[in-house]
Amino acid sequence: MHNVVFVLGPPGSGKGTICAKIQENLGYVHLSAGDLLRAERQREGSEFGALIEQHIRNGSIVPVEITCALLENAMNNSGDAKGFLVDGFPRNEDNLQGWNKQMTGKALVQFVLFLSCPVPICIQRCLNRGQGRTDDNEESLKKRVETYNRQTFPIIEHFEKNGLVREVKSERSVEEIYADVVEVFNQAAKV
Ligand SMILES: Nc1ncnc2c1ncn2[C@@H]1O[C@H](COP(=O)(O)OP(=O)(O)OP(=O)(O)O)[C@@H](O)[C@H]1O
Ligand SMILES: Nc1ccn([C@H]2C[C@H](O)[C@@H](COP(=O)(O)O)O2)c(=O)n1
Ligand SMILES: [Mg+2]
Repeated sequence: MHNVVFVLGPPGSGKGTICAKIQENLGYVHLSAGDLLRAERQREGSEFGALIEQHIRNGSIVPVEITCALLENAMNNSGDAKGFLVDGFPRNEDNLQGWNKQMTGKALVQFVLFLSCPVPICIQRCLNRGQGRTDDNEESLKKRVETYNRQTFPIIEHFEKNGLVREVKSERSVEEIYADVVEVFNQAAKV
């Protein structure tokens, strides 16, 4: 059984940055759904490359069968891990239903780490990211934020109702955020 922490928050809220620190220090393996999709888009012979690129540019969500298969493969191919940080997933109802269908009995969701941050700050961070992402432009960001508000936030609310959400405010320095995140993981380890 894989232990899983879902990591959610608006685009640019710092999910990847904080996951890298958790992976470095706390023995969890970081799996970014977006990174896995970008790698699949680049993979020679992939039948999904064009579809993935279309969704990434539109800020819409790739069908769960593709994303969940990439996540499950990555988990199965990782060595020993305390657990997995599943970053940027589940992003909508299709992701959630597909995960439940495919991963029930194979993965245990410990909690959901929610990095909350005002959208204008998130947008500015993405525009300054400088990684050459095809979706870090004003037009794609508008759509990504709309997708987050309409489709992802209701998923966070769903987990909140089940008592699974641990919110950490991410409009702060990485050090301050990470200190609170460590506290969340320490509390989770006690139960
Ligand atoms: N606390 C912070 N303060 C200032 N800048 C930050 C902070 N956290 C991350 N950043 C910067 O903001 C940008 C976005 O961060 P990151 O890639 O971690 O966000 P993300 O939530 O994974 O975004 P996405 O959903 O688009 O993948 C990066 O350039 C990163 O260096
Ligand atoms: N569950 C997911 C995660 C990501 N995507 C696609 C659409 C996103 O806009 C893009 C980038 O993700 P990020 O790196 O910002 O987390 O990847 C998706 O379709 N489904
Ligand atoms: Mg990211």
